[in-house]
Amino acid sequence: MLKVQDLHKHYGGSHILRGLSFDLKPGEITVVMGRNGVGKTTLLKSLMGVVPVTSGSITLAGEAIDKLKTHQRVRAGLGYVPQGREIFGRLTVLENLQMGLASQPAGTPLRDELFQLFPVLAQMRHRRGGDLSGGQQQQLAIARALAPGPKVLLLDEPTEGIQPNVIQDIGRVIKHLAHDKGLCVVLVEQYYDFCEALADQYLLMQRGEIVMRGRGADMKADSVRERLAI
Ligand SMILES: Nc1ncnc2c1ncn2[C@@H]1O[C@H](COP(=O)(O)OP(=O)(O)OP(=O)(O)O)[C@@H](O)[C@H]1O
Repeated sequence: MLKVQDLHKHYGGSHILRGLSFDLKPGEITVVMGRNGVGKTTLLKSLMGVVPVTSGSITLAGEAIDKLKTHQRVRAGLGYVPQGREIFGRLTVLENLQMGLASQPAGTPLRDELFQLFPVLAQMRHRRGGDLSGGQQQQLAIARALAPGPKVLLLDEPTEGIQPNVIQDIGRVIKHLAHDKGLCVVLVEQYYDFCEALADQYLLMQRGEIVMRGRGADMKADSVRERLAI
């Protein structure tokens, strides 16, 4: 579904992504782990076209997308939940969700499914984004990314700064989206237990490279937690 080959990214003279390659399947959750600064956020921004890459190819369902602009990648089927959520604090919940449809033809309606996934957003639909709790804002950011009906969902640290009960709700939704709805989910995370609970597949990064990969069920046997601490 999402295939990346030999992806390189520099920021000025710093070589941040060093030849990443992977091929992700629909219906699977792939967690991308690694310590601060290894390039996880840069990887997601590169996939979305938020930053230009140096070289490498990115294909989505067989179509090259690396020359497309970000909004065109959204139209092609990528959904992105950025680190820190980046919701619009002065807009209402409903207006934030409608922003998620900006790449779609005018008049495209919001699907009820978004409110079924996150009932709290239905209750709060007329509240300003800035008045929501961190967990509610995270749910809003995920729902906004889902609004155009993506095939691939990229999530950057969705548990950051969120209380445990909301983390569980978000975990359930992510599993449902992948395992019942067939989305290809890429989850960048620092919270190991959340990764282990959700991963069908894992990628472990160090200094811009994937140094280990395997099935989620093998994360314990592969000592991934210990490797993250090194
Ligand atoms: N716009 C930028 N200009 C220059 N260097 C950058 C820029 N953005 C990130 N970097 C550097 O690239 C490296 C990778 O950063 P990145 O944010 O991708 O890491 P990360 O693994 O997501 O870390 P974190 O878990 O802290 O978010 C870091 O050394 C960072 O300082």
